[in-house]
Amino acid sequence: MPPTTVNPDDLLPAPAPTPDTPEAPAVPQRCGLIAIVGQPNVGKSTLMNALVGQKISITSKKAQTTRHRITGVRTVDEAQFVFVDTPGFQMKHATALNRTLNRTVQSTLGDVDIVLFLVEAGRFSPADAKVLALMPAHKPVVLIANKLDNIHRRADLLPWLQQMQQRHAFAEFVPMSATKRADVDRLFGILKPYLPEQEWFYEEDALTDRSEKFLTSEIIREKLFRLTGDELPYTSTVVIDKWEEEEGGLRRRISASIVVERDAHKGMIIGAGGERLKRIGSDARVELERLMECRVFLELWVKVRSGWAATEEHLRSYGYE
Ligand SMILES: Nc1nc2c(ncn2[C@@H]2O[C@H](COP(=O)(O)OP(=O)(O)OP(=O)(O)O)[C@@H](O)[C@H]2O)c(=O)[nH]1
Repeated sequence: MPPTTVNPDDLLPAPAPTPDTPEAPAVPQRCGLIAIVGQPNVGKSTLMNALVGQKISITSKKAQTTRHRITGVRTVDEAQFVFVDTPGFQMKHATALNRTLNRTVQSTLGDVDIVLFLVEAGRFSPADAKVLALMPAHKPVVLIANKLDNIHRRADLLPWLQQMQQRHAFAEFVPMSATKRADVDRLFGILKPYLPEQEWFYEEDALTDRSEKFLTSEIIREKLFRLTGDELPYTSTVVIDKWEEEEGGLRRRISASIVVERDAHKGMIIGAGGERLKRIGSDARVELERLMECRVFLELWVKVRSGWAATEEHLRSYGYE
């Protein structure tokens, strides 16, 4: 056995840490804006809910001012993912609404750090191509091939992925199911390197800073489209006319108008004997009460504003800028 040597330094007590003692380098914070885009029904809302968690808690905006509507914030380890809203876009008719929305989409996408472009795995329709055409050239665009669970043989997806590679210089290809927790968790890891190193915009537990009023109109809109199916054109919108808090915030009295373009659409929403409108109102109320944790009195009106989608002036008055 070799003789044991004693290093005199080992006998000395460890030096007390001083402010100059180098420590393990702290992992820098990352934070960035992410947009989720795709044609209707590809799973954007499902993915969004899975990414930020089911319950949307309404917290007020903290430090950062941004011209985007923030739909949710999620912090995972050192990285904060800030999701922004991109208004839907109507491809069928070339009205002012479409042009305005497309411009809004493009200006939103020009500002974000990552764009998630959702399609259904194995599919690429002309409508998907129109959405893809709006993608900014110099931003990482991540292809999310959603609803992977509908593909029974993974090998079938390979030629499709190769085709998608030709269509755009995607930063990443992520076949996944927004409905699978493990896939969603994996997505955070894939996106993290694309977030710039900078301080977080929000407190760690902030989920969203969308205003309650905006959420209310979105919830009514969601019920409206759910209960009218495909019958109603996308150009219908919801405007909050009255918003009052009563009993020290324990009760909200809300009055909202659903604005449509034609009398026929109005009839469609109201339904026989007013049944459909009643259902839209009661479904929305139940969800609002759960979300805001208070009682809600909701009054809904249907108004016809013929041709409102045709002028950009009107759009501005409805908040599409
Ligand atoms: N099988 C399967 N279905 C999914 C998945 N993700 C979403 N869906 C379903 O697809 C349908 C559309 O999902 P949404 O999240 O509403 O789609 P969207 O893109 O937000 O739709 P719009 O609001 O119309 O733009 C719903 O029935 C979802 O349950 C998935 O990973 N697998």
